[in-house]
Amino acid sequence: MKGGDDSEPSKIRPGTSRRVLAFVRPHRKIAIALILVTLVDSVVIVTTPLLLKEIVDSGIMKDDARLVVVLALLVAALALAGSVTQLAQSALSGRIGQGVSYDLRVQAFRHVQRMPLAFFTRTQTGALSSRLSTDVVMAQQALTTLLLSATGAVTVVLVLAEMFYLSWLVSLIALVLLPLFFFPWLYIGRRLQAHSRKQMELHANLSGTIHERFNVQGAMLAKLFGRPAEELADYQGEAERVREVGVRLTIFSRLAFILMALLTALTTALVYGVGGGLVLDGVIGLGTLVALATLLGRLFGPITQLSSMQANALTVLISFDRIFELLDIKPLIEEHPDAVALPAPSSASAPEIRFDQVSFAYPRPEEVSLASLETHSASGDQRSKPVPEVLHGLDFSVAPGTLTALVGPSGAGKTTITHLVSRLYDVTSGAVRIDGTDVRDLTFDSLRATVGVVAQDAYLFHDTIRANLAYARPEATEEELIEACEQARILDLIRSLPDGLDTVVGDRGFRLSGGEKQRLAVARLLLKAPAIVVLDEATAHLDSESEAAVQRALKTALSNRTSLVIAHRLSTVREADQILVIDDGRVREKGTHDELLAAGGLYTHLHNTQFSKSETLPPPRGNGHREPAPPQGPTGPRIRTRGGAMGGGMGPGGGMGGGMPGGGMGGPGMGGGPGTRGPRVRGDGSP
Ligand SMILES: Nc1ncnc2c1ncn2[C@@H]1O[C@H](COP(=O)(O)OP(=O)(O)OP(=O)(O)O)[C@@H](O)[C@H]1O
Repeated sequence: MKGGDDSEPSKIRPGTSRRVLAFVRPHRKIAIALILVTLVDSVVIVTTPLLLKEIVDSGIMKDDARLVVVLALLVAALALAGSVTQLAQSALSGRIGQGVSYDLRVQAFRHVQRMPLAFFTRTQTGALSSRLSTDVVMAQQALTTLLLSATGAVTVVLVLAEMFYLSWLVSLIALVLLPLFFFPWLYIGRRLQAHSRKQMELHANLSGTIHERFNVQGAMLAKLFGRPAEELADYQGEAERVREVGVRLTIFSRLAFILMALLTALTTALVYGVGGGLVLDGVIGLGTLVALATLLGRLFGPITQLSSMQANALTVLISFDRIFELLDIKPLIEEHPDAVALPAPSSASAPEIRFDQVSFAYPRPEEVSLASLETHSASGDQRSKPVPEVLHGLDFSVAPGTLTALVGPSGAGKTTITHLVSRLYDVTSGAVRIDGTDVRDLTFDSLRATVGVVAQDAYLFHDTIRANLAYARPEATEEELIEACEQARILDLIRSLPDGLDTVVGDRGFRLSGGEKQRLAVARLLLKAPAIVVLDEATAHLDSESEAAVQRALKTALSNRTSLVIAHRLSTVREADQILVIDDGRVREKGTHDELLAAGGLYTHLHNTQFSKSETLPPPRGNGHREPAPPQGPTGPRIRTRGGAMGGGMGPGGGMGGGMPGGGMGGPGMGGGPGTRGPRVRGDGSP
């Protein structure tokens, strides 16, 4: 539930200050403007008491009413100028702070975008979002305050210089009380820093909990398995800590202000007490006393800021360092500098996929993520421990335009194999090639355009159906969107919605069923029109009606494409040009359904335990489009399933063909029956 942030030690790595300066450097022109404005402001601050002195000494004492009015007007003008310079100071320091935080934010976002999937599988979203938001805000706030404190130093120096110039004796007396207050200030400043940092962390934890528990899946899990009373108690505990820290923060901020006001009042009393005597003795003039008292009022504010400068500087360094830590994780999967683009997919030729002696081990945690971003991170030793290989020396091809089905026990490595084609992970040894080119030598854009993936549980953004579809191809026209939806057998449903394509879907929008979501994902895939389709078939959560609709949608999607499908249905394996039986990261058997069944090996076992349980597709109805009855084609051996007898090839009502003209899952080379399939690949373990 909590990120590792709480326990994060506040050590700053060497070189951090240099890197922070590199972020400030692009804003140096604004920094110069800030220094100039500060100088003007300081001049205003020190000039005003001098004018007051003249009003008293040369105006009031010498009965010069005109001088009094002129000088008073001048004081008013300076007050106005002072307001403008102070506003400018805040605007300029804010611009630098916000500018730096903008750069930091954008750089961090770009970096996280480049992270491999492995990073996201390990990282807790709440911790990452806190790193990208809370730490950036913290860095910006501390930097802005630091800049303002630094400008305050100029004021302090000028005010003190003027005070000593006016009366060194009164100035010394005025500063007598300062040490008494300085240390409490220092303490309060540090507490304020620590508490505000703690408050941000606690807020991040609270929002992480809310994010995790109150998204749709989390809420459902909590309802089904959760212990509401205990969870509420946990949450109350965290909220209590937020409350306590918040109260302390309020008290310490007020205390800092009260201390400053008290010091100013006490010092003013002291200055008037001692200075008044000096005036009576004729050592200093009355005007000088008034000027000194006025200067005092401008002295302690900047001194308070200066006292928190060190703590601010530390916060800047810590916050930046936490973001730098994220920026320093090297993206494991990067585009090769000499990467080439695959030719744009043409309808005439689909590419070949080849696995060349591929072995693979998932990356070690330390290679892909930060312990502090993981929910329950392993110890340092475990993070660097080598992880066991999950795929061993895979060697197979998927011929152009054919369908290869991956079957095998749970945990055998099927999903991992599909991840390697789209470079969600890179092989440990060997190579995955598309039309002979190693996928690691392809540009990301071209690989993305070539390989389309439909996951089992299709993810939709909380946005309109139109936006979700256009994500695959933003330039798609309305006609293309409609055509894709029609081919994916989802158009009727979309038309039945009140806002049609503009209906908002996703977690907080219109709830689509599992089958509807997959058909929408298929429509997204069709818009993208990739030459290779990687598909994880939806499993049992589809009812037979939506399953039929999904199957027909997929049939269109896979047609004329090279496809690698994690098969969960008998209909798919029966129609596959090649079945790879994966077991313990190896290809145990390879061949067609009939060949493998005849061999009586692992496939036969799987068939009897898994696939023969899958239902025969019912005839289409509901939202799906009714297809004309297929021609009677040649049929293979008949297999009895729970759904009854089905044609071995593409017989009526049987398998994937489900009544499609020409039968078959794909287009040419995949339909019909024996003799019309694409090339077969036979290899190790084949019967
Ligand atoms: N991100 C990961 N990090 C480390 N190991 C992983 C990761 N994902 C999967 N594995 C491991 O790799 C092996 C293969 O998993 P994979 O998901 O590819 O199997 P599968 O055949 O698709 O299983 P299923 O049919 O249950 O989905 C398993 O032992 C699994 O525990």
